[in-house]
Amino acid sequence: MNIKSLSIDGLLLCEPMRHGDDRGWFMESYRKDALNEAAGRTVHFVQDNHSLSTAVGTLRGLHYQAPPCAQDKLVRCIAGSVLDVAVDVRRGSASYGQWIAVELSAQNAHQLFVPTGFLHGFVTREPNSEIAYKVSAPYSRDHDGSVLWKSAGVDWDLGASAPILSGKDVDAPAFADWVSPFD
Ligand SMILES: Cc1cn([C@H]2C[C@H](O)[C@@H](COP(=O)(O)OP(=O)(O)O[C@H]3O[C@@H](C)C(=O)[C@@H](O)[C@H]3O)O2)c(=O)[nH]c1=O
Repeated sequence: MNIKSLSIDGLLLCEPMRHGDDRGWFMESYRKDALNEAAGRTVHFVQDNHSLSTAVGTLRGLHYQAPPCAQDKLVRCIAGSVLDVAVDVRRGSASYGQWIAVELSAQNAHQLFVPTGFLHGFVTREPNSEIAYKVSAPYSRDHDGSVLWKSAGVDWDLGASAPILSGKDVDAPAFADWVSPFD
């Protein structure tokens, strides 16, 4: 497992090593010890999530759970491919409002570690893309939040196409009107 820091402090890209043979391949998809060492702290995952998005251009985001239910996330794509996005919303952060986007695909097996204090979202680039991710706090409907996908300056690489969104994400507040709950 190769884990490298990205340009925004706290974000990590995990690149599992695949061992190929005549049968196919094997990889370690999660190493608690390696992730904790790279993160510089202990991350306690308590829930695994898995979603399927059937159409290309399905966009889920930009999401967060507010404290005290904030979630670290370790995100991977297990079918198809997505552009995965994280936006720094840690108040007082030197990189507040900055974002990164990485391609996660079943083929590249890369994983994005998104710590608490970031908005997270993705847009699918292939039909029937599936995302699997670990989170460090259980789902709480009362702490679940969304910020309007197009209001934070993220380049979703959508061209002229409009994304497919949930009702919650269509109605989400704009970044400029939203107050981050992350100190
Ligand atoms: C996230 C979540 C949703 N649900 C339910 C609520 C709702 O009825 C249904 C669909 O929920 P959503 O529309 O919020 O699903 P989705 O838009 O896929 O939300 C996810 O998006 C990505 C980008 C994230 O980062 C995740 O943390 C999460 O917010 O599933 C759970 O039961 N547990 C959960 O952990």
